[in-house]
Amino acid sequence: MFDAILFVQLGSPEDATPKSVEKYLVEFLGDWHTLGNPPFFWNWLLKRIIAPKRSVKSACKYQEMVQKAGFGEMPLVYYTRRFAEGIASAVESRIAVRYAFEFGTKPSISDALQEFADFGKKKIRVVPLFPQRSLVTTVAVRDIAAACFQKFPQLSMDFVDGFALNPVWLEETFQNVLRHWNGISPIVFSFHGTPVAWAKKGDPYSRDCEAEFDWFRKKIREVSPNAEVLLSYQSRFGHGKWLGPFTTDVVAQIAQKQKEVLLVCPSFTAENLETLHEIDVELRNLFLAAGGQRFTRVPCLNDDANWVKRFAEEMMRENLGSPCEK
Ligand SMILES: C=CC1=C(C)c2cc3[nH]c(cc4nc(cc5[nH]c(cc1n2)c(C)c5CCC(=O)O)C(CCC(=O)O)=C4C)c(C)c3C=C
Ligand SMILES: [Fe+2]
Repeated sequence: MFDAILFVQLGSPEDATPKSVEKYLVEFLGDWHTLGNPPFFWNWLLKRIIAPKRSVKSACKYQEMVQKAGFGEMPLVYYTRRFAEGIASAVESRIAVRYAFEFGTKPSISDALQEFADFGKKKIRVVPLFPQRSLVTTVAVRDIAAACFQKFPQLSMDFVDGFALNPVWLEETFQNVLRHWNGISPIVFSFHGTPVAWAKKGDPYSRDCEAEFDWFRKKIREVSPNAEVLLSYQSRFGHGKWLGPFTTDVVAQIAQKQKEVLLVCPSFTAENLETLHEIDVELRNLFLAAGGQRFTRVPCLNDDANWVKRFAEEMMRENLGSPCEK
């Protein structure tokens, strides 16, 4: 039986300055899981050109987001901490609960493992806070964590490989959609994109997204048989071919014939730059400029009390089965 749980989230820059954003981008985009198979001169390009240039633009977005969110810290960090604290108070007291980030912000995975080792813990359940499996989500966490575990031979890892089709995740997300729906149609389920080449090589990400989407569409049609329910992919990076249709194209087309749209972003358990800026600011502006009138986004589950309570119960199950397979 495991005696500790470690939740792992992607991470944010330490603060919203261009210097911190640049450091974060170099770490994140320099990790081979993020781009899969980058050109051999990628590291040079990243450090000299891409990160310095992108960090200036991204830092402005981070600043805007932090100011609007009003927590005085990165939303992803704020909500990940509150989520883990909620889980800690819901599970048996013998289970130590910590959170960690892959890139940028502390605590790192090694920081958390050091604490577990100091407490005399032995078996650590590692839970990436990414519902859908992929190279950049669950595989990255497993590989980075495995490297950290090597420094602590007394600790072993019990890995939770995604939870896209876990009933608690699906039902709580659906309840959250119902709370914000108000009969709005179309509903767009906008998943984070990945390169098409990954899917061709067997990466399960698009399969997980599609299976999850099918579940949501069925549930929505049970409530409203004529509701238009669409799948799209957001946050494309660079010039290669990425999963589509793109959220920007889908939403621009909707604006030409309909007045309203409801967005759901099921790749994210917590608010972050991709939801609070790319969707809430940039996509909303695109929709309104293209003729749309009412743009609504369902918030991430974040530290929602029911979600935390039910996910805590779920995480305590010794054998979780295959949370991404039907
Ligand atoms: C380079 C390619 C990228 C892939 C592939 C990718 C996949 C991916 N990302 C998330 C979740 C998040 N990504 C976030 C930020 C972010 N992502 C990329 C690039 C790729 N993501 C970049 C360059 C950035 C940095 C911000 C920017 O400059 O645009 C975040 C936000 C972090 C925050 O601080 O708020 C999250 C969360 C998923 C789930 C995913 C694949 C499925
Ligand atoms: Fe991303």
